[in-house]
Amino acid sequence: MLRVLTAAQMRQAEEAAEARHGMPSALLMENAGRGLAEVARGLLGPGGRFVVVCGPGNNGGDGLVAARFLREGGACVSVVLVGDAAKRAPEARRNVEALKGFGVTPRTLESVEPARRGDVVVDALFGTGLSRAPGGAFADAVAAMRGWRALGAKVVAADVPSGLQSDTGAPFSPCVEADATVAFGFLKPGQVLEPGASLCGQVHRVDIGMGGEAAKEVSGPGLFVVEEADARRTLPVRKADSHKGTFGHVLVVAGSRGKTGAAALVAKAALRSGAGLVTVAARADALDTIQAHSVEIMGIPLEATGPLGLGDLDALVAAAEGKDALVIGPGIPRGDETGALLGELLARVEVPAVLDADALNAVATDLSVLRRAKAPVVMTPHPGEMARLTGRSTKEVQAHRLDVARQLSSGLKVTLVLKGDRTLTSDADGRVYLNTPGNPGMATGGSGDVLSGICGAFLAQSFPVPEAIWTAVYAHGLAGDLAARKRGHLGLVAGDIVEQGLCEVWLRWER
Ligand SMILES: NC(=O)C1=CN([C@@H]2O[C@H](COP(=O)(O)OP(=O)(O)OC[C@H]3O[C@@H](n4cnc5c(N)ncnc54)[C@H](O)[C@@H]3O)[C@@H](O)[C@H]2O)[C@@H](O)CC1
Ligand SMILES: [K+]
Repeated sequence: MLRVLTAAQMRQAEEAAEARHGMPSALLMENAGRGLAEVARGLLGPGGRFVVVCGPGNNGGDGLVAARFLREGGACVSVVLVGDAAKRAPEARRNVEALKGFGVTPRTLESVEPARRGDVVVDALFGTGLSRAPGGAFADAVAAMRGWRALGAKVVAADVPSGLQSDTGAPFSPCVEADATVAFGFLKPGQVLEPGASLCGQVHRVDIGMGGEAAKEVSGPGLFVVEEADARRTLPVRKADSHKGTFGHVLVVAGSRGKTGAAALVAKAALRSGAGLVTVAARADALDTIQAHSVEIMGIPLEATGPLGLGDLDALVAAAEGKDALVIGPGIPRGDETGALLGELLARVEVPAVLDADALNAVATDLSVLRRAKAPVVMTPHPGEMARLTGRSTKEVQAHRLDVARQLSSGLKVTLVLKGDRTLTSDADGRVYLNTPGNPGMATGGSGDVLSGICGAFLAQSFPVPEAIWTAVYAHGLAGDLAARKRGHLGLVAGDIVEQGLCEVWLRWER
């Protein structure tokens, strides 16, 4: 699990590094600059040179240290200093002097020859301390770096591309676009949240001597990037004396006439994710078709007709008896009473539940019904459903994914999965787990149903929340990536994620 720290948390970690390990900031800067120089060296083309653009703060200081190491290695290095010398941070000022000792005299932007193909530009203008859009000479420097990249030079950013807000991933205008970004000590939200992640290019994290313990000293809600090893660890080894009862029984409330495939995908994904038994409860006129998709699916007919409403409550409570997890929503017939029905159901049965698709739309009008839930609730909205849940526009949701996910999950005390590129899983305490696998081929009908089926299977197998859910999200993304290798992004359909992708994931992870 990779820890992601905000600018304020980085400052706390820096203080902890000094207090606990006796690591002064000058030494951290030295390590940062050295790591930066190493990545920059890897990008240099034949006959190329380095142009290091340094701003007034400590980010500029890192650039100056990098320039010194590059010069010491014998490279041709030009250093550009931007901003008023009187406002330069003390450590940066000290490094200007140190650099002169290595025979490099800083220049102005105007006097430096443009970088081009083969050259490497080190962007050390602003890092986590950027507080507003770069203007004046700073905007000119950003524009120059963008221009040099257009001429073929590679750009490596110190900590964050200058102009990018490191806490959110939103860029100011203008903003540097980098081929690579060197993250000092810990990742920053702006390096992992879009559009910042794309502006960073390839992110290299380098240790700068803060110590892994430093992150434990920081306050505020955590953000983590899930790695494959983390997800794999959630799956326990299956004991030889297991039987189908060991792995739980999932009740899927999904599907209706014309939407039988949604229910079948949920059920099949749950079956292919280790659930011992899977039963679908659906209107009688849809159930046969749902079960016809797979012989392993059991069925309970909901005898009434029309949208799901309070009249279905007793039947659903009875259906939930003896079950270990519920998955509710994909393709259900939704009406005015569906939200109230779900509220009553969750208040009556002590079974963890995944709410997806139309179950989310049903509760969106009155989210308070979720507060009565007796067992953990998981919600898996896509950005459009999240917009309905929060009363914001989809565009707003996408611009503030981290904040909206965190606010809703901690407000309702649920685990919330905000789907999309880099799906976020936010737990009831506002800790957020970011997922990296997945591909645009997965933007296909039924892909979300597959995810809710995996979540249901993991809950039924008693994997703890939120691990069960961020692991399900990881497995779903990886299954999509593996299936896309066989089908291509255009050819991929939701059934491939289940039938091809998931099985390959489990084979990779089985111990
Ligand atoms: N926190 C840490 O533990 C470490 C931080 N280091 C570096 O320090 C950076 C943070 O340093 P700073 O806090 O000095 O911040 P920056 O170097 O990012 O920039 C802050 C300076 O720029 C000014 N400024 C901000 N926005 C501006 C704008 N739009 N136009 C003009 N001036 C503007 C500020 O007034 C301040 O003087 C990190 O990104 C990293 O590169 C590293 O040296 C290693 C250790
Ligand atoms: K930078």
